[in-house]
Amino acid sequence: MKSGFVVPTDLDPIERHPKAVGPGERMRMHNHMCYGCGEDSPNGLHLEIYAGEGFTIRASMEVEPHFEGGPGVLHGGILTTAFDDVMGMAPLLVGPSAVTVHLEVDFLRPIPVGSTLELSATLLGRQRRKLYTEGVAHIGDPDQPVAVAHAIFVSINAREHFAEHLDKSQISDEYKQRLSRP
Ligand SMILES: CCCCC/C=C\C/C=C\C/C=C\C/C=C\CCCC(=O)SCCNC(=O)CCNC(=O)[C@H](O)C(C)(C)COP(=O)(O)OP(=O)(O)OC[C@H]1O[C@@H](n2cnc3c(N)ncnc32)[C@H](O)[C@@H]1OP(=O)(O)O
Repeated sequence: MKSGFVVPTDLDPIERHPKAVGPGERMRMHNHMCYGCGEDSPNGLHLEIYAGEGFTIRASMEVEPHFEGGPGVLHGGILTTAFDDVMGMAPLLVGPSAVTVHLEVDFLRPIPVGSTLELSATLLGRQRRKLYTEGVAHIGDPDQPVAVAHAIFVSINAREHFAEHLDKSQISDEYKQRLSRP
């Protein structure tokens, strides 16, 4: 079984892609219907995600009442979704799209409804197609994280990877048009 998060010691060198979004700029939406960051997703988290310095990403999320899991606190699955999306942007700083193959979260403190969650992600390294990332969340004091996540993404050729599923997209016509362009 493939699982666990261990950053290999024999990493490939990484450098910021010349076409990557600059530090402080908003990351381009990979899909405007994405549940995490799509601005047109009807029920999504609508995360606004920004590139940071080096190999970092950041985003803020208001913990809305309908994100409740335990009484008065954020649902762990919602937090995991937010981590997935924010951390999933880190590979785009160095190259093509990548999809999650492994994601683990340490929940350190309850996160009250009404708080503002600050999320950050760092690309730790790459080995072949695998990109190793770390995510951290806090609610005001960066020295007191409320959750930490680790994930592995694998780079893909997006056109090929999603080809057989595009018909099921809420915006399949838009994708078909995009794909018909050379
Ligand atoms: C048409 C236009 C489309 C436009 C859309 C544009 C972009 C969208 C794309 C990405 C989005 C970008 C940013 C988004 C930000 C956040 C979004 C959230 C991201 C997600 O929410 S995404 C959904 C969940 N995600 C999946 O739906 C993946 C399902 N999966 C697969 O589709 C296959 O799994 C695949 C293709 C990934 C790999 O398959 P494969 O056959 O190509 O390659 P292979 O299996 O050889 O793996 C290669 C190396 O990864 C290692 N490896 C594999 N699995 C591992 C594991 N679990 N743990 C540790 N290592 C693992 C192997 O051990 C090997 O390592 P090594 O190099 O050492 O041999």
